[in-house]
Amino acid sequence: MLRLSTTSKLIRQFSSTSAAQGAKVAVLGAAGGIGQPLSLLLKTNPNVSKLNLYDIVNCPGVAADLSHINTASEVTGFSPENNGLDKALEGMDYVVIPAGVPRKPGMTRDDLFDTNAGIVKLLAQASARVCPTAKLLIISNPVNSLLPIAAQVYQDCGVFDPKKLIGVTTLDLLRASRFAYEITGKVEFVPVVGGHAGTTIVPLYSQATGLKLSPEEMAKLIYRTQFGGDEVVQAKAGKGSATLSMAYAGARMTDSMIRAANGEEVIECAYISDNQYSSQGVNFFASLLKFNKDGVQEILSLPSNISQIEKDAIATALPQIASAANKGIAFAKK
Ligand SMILES: NC(=O)C1=CN([C@@H]2O[C@H](COP(=O)(O)OP(=O)(O)OC[C@H]3O[C@@H](n4cnc5c(N)ncnc54)[C@H](O)[C@@H]3O)[C@@H](O)[C@H]2O)C=CC1
Ligand SMILES: O=C([O-])CC(=O)C(=O)O
Repeated sequence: MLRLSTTSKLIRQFSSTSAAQGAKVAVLGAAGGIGQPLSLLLKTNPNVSKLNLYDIVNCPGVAADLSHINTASEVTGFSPENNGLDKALEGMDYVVIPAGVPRKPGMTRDDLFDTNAGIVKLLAQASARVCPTAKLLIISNPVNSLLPIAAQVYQDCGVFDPKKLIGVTTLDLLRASRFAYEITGKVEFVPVVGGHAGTTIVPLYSQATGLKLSPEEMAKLIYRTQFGGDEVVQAKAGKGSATLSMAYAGARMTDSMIRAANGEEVIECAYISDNQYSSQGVNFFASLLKFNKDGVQEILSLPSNISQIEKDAIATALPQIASAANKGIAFAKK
């Protein structure tokens, strides 16, 4: 039998999640390896009031399962039948997209383009039509190309607001912060800029205090961060890529944007439409960003003390980002 103190604690916990004024979040691809744990984490977020889950398979089951968790948010599952996608998007404040196929060993993220570009284009078209002012968070790969696809779709629909569309690169930041912690024992925020694929990922370890490494050790650490995704793909040996750490990263980024909308000062890194390098033909870039109720409030300048190795890594990343983004835009215009 539950003791009274435990019972009242549980009641307090439930009633403190007064989700009535909270954020309404749709997850598209919610039955997948990322979608399920991401939806679970969002279900436990007291700032979320409504969770609409959409997938082409198995979604009603995932939603029914999560709906028994006694937090205040309402969970509903949607399938493609009966216009389910539009219904899932109606009235949403945030649309998080982990829909699409993951990598197998030997593949690059760009190898996913042919399948995932069409999926994300379709989902972005629906979001632009049904909830054009919602913030859109793209997790599906290749992020470097798929966020530009969404941006082009929104432009074509006349509803593009660069403050509201982001490619989720939070997992790079988590990896960089964790790898630094493994060396220094200090929990720190290590920013990661550039893009989200191999050498477009530029961790700024110069910003971690107490990390004293030789140039060779630093090069190894940067390489590990850039290819951290491959580490997981190889360990999963054909059964997909990062799902649990990505769910955590996606839930953190969504929560950060919700908290910023609720008035907190929040800084995160994300891949957005950004013209700071447009003279070099680059119109998308992941930077340190300040968020507010409208989404991205400000793109923060690179820290003045970044190292030469980091400057060189950014220079290497820029043409690769331009090429990936242009590929996405060309696809979206077709
Ligand atoms: N941004 C990042 O840092 C990361 C991105 N990813 C990417 O996330 C994506 C998803 O990965 P997983 O969840 O592991 O894959 P998964 O295959 O386990 O799940 C994908 C889900 O998307 C659904 N789906 C497919 N087409 C759909 C459509 N038209 N509408 C709605 N749902 C649809 C599938 O039914 C499936 O449930 C991959 O592209 C992967 O590369 C993965 C890890 C990190
Ligand atoms: O590596 C992959 O394909 C999945 C991913 O984006 C990551 O884990 O960073």
